[in-house]
Amino acid sequence: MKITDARVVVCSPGRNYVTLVVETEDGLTGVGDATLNGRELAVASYLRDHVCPLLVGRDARRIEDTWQYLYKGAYWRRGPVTMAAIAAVDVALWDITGKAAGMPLYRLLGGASRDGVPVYGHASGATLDELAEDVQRHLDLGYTAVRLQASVPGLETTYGIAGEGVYEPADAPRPHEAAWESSLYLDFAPAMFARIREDFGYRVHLLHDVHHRLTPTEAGRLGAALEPYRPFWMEDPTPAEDPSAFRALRGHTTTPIAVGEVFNSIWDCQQLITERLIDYIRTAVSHAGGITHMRRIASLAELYGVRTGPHGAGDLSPVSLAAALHLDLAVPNLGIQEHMGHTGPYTEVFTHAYTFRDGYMHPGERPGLGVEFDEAAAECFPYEPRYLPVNRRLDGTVHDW
Ligand SMILES: O=NC(=O)[C@@H](O)[C@H](O)[C@H](O)CO
Ligand SMILES: [Co+2]
Repeated sequence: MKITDARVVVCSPGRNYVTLVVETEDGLTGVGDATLNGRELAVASYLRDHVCPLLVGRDARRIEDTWQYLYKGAYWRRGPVTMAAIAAVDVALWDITGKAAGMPLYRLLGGASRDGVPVYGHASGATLDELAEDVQRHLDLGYTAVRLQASVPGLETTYGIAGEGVYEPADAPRPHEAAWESSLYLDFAPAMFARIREDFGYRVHLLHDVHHRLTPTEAGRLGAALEPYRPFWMEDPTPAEDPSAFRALRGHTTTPIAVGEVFNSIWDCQQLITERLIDYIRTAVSHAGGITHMRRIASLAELYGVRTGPHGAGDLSPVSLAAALHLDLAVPNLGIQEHMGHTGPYTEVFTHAYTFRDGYMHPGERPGLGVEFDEAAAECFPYEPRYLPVNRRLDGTVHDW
C-alpha cells in the first residue's frame, strides 16, 4: 500500500490547526494533527520540507518502521516540533490502516477496555459566583468531572478563564503579557475549592491546573491545603524539566498529581513514572509521537500504577481528540481525558464520529479515526499568527505561564 502523496494544510476555523493528509495508491486517505500552539508553522515546515518527501513511496502499513525511520533518521531527536511531526504521520498511518481493515482504530488497539471514555470539562469564572455557575452548566451537560480555574483577586488576568465559550490561550498576534504573584494565588486557591465543595458536595470530581507556576515547596503547601477538598488532581504544580523536584513535593501532600502535557517523549515521563512521583501522565497523542509512542508511555505508566490523563485542549484538533479517544478506550490504565471543546466553525472543516454523553465520550465505529477533513473548506480559513501569553511576576521577572 504505497503512499502517493503527503501534504500539510494550515487553517484557522476558530483557531489555527495544522493537518497532515496522507494518500495511498489504493485511494485511502489518512489524517494527522500537527498543531503546536503558537509554533504551528514550525511543524508545518518540518513536515512539508523534511518529512513529506520521504513518505512518498513508503508502505503506509509499516507504521512502526516509519516511526523509527523518522525518529532515528532525524538524528536530532525529540523536542516538541519533531515529535509533533512524527505524531501526525503516525496517526495518519493508523487512520489509513484502520480504514484498510474496515475497523475503528480502537479495535486495532486491542478493543474496548471500558464502555466509554470518562472526560472532564473546563469551568472557569472571573468570580467564584461565575465559576459556580459554570460548574452547574457543566453538570447540566452531564460532566461528572470539572476543572476549576478562577481569576485571582489582585491579579488582572490569570490562566484558564474563558470569556464566552471555550478558553483559547493563544489570543493575540504578539504574546500578551500577564502579571503573576504566587502568594495571592496560594491564598485564593483553597477558598475556590471550599466554595465549590460547599455548593456542590463531593460527588463531582474537581480538578485544577496550577500551570507550572509554583516552586516545589509552594506546590507542596497548595497540595496539603487542598486535601480537605479532595481534588481529583493538581495539574502541573511545578515545572517538570527537573523530575527530582517532585520528590520533595510528593512528600508534602497526598493530593494526586498530574503532569505531562508539555512532554513529547517517554523519556520526559520516565523518572516521574518509575519513581511514582505522579498519579497521572498527561502526554497528548499529537505532541508525544502519536499512537505508537503514546502506547509505550501508557504501558510504562501501567507498570507503576500511574494512569493516563491525556491533554485534550482546544488547540489539539478534532483529529487528535479522536485519536486520543480510540487509545483511551483501549488502554487498561486510563484515568480521564481532558475535553475542553473546540471554538468557532471547526465543524465546517472537521467532521467527526466521536460523541459526548453523560460525562463520557466514545470515538464511534467508523473505520480508522472517524474524522473527515475538508481541504476545500479549510481554504476559507487562512492561518492567523497567534501566540501564547508571556507571564511576568509583579517585579517584571519572566515567570512560568
Ligand atoms: O490542561 N490544559 C492546558 O493546560 C491547556 O489549556 C494549555 O494551556 C494549552 O493547551 C496550551 O496551548
Ligand atoms: Co494543563
